[in-house]
Amino acid sequence: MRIGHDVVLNANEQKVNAILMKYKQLEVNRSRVHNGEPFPPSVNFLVGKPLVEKSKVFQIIKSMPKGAALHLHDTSMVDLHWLVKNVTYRENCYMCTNNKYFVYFKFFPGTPPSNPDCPWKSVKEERLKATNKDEFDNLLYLNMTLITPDPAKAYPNIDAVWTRFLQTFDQVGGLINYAPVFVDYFYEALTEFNQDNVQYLEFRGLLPKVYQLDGTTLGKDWVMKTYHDIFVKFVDEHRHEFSGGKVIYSGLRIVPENDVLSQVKESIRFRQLYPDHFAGYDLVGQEDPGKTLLEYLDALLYPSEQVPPIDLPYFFHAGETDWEGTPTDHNLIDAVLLNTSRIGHGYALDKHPQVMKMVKQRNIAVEVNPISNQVLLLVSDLRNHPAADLVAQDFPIVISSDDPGIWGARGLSYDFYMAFMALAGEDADLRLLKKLAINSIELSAMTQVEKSKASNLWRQKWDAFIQKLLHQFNQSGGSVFG
Ligand SMILES: O=c1[nH]cnc2c1ncn2[C@@H]1O[C@H](CO)[C@@H](O)[C@H]1O
Repeated sequence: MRIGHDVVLNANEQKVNAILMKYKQLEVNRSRVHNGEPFPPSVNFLVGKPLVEKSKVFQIIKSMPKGAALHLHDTSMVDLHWLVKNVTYRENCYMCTNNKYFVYFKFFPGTPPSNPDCPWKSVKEERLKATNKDEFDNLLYLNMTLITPDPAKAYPNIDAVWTRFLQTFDQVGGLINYAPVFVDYFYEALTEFNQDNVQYLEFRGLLPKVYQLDGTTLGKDWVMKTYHDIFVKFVDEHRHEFSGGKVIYSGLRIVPENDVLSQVKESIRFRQLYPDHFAGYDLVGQEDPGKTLLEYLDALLYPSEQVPPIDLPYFFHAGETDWEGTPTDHNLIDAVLLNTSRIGHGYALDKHPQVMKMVKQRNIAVEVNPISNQVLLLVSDLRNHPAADLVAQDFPIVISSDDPGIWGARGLSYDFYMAFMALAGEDADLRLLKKLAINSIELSAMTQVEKSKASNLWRQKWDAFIQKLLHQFNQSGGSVFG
């Protein structure tokens, strides 16, 4: 049975459902007729975003309280327009353009050091020289995202898109990893997800080195304390909207095993220091060429082999590949054997029926990121995504947005829309959306007390959402949003 089959809608919810389904059907029909409008989930998001934004279903999903976003990465959570319009306007910001026309940034107190391959120039002066400031800003924006008019041509295969994808992290890194920006960036991330009607979030963080203007750097302890302080401040200021979040420390799956062991030990320490804002450990980076969980086995077993055993939850990325019978999809098996709390992506899961069975039995959440899979795994039509099967079989899945900033998205709504229109059937309705929101809170790393707080908050907002939509519908004489 499909996700949400057990959700019962009250009278008001049924009315809202009827409106929602009317729009869904209209949009599906418009794309179904011969030569009809392009169907957004079958168009790569890098070019299809304007199609999504035209949708009334999308407008409704935007205003819907979506619960928790559980699969995000530290430096790709924020809309890149913010980096351009806010951060690159700050004092001491410099840019350089390499021989392939990619732009990098960094803050310097005075004249920047010489950098022959990519000479530093003041962003302020370059902007003044430009004929049109907005055009200049838009070029900076496009330069840092994966947006391109012809994705298939620009990124002919997965390795090509990953090379470009990792480069964008380096491009934005010089801006984000500057201490004053780092603080504001995280606050902005919480702001954007809150504005998108998300009540809680968990993200993978590399806990990177953060630099100051004098060249000195701040380490992991400063970074964790900063996340903690900003979570506390933001929740304090948005008590009736946002309930909090947690960090999942993540190593890159290319480092030597000894590094993973130190990171595991640091995770144990951070979990003791910040029980409210630290969830556990993961390994990230392109999975196919990366090291396997098995190669890190001794380090990953460290907590459970202590006397008495130490509890360190894992949230492994696993099976983010379109291959089968490779060490990458076998990560799925090891993730489950290592007692992972959730699986990041799990794209190859349907090729492993035994693992699938265990995932369902143990209620291990599968974190599905539809747009990420379109962009980074080259999934051409999301109706053919393997998670359609997980939805049809009521698997514990959650929908997240992975790296929204990098593909020009914002918050969680774009991915929720893709899931609703394509991973779920044409007739899947409000019950599915409601269940996905409930799942996200249930399958988060929150304690029972935190869950009940978050779910109360979500429920209040949900009731208000239903009321508001009905009101708008009645006011407009039977149509939503004019
Ligand atoms: O979809 C993904 N799969 C695996 N790793 C990812 C994905 N998105 C981002 N990162 C990794 O997260 C780091 C930033 O925290 C990036 O360096 C990237 O390697």
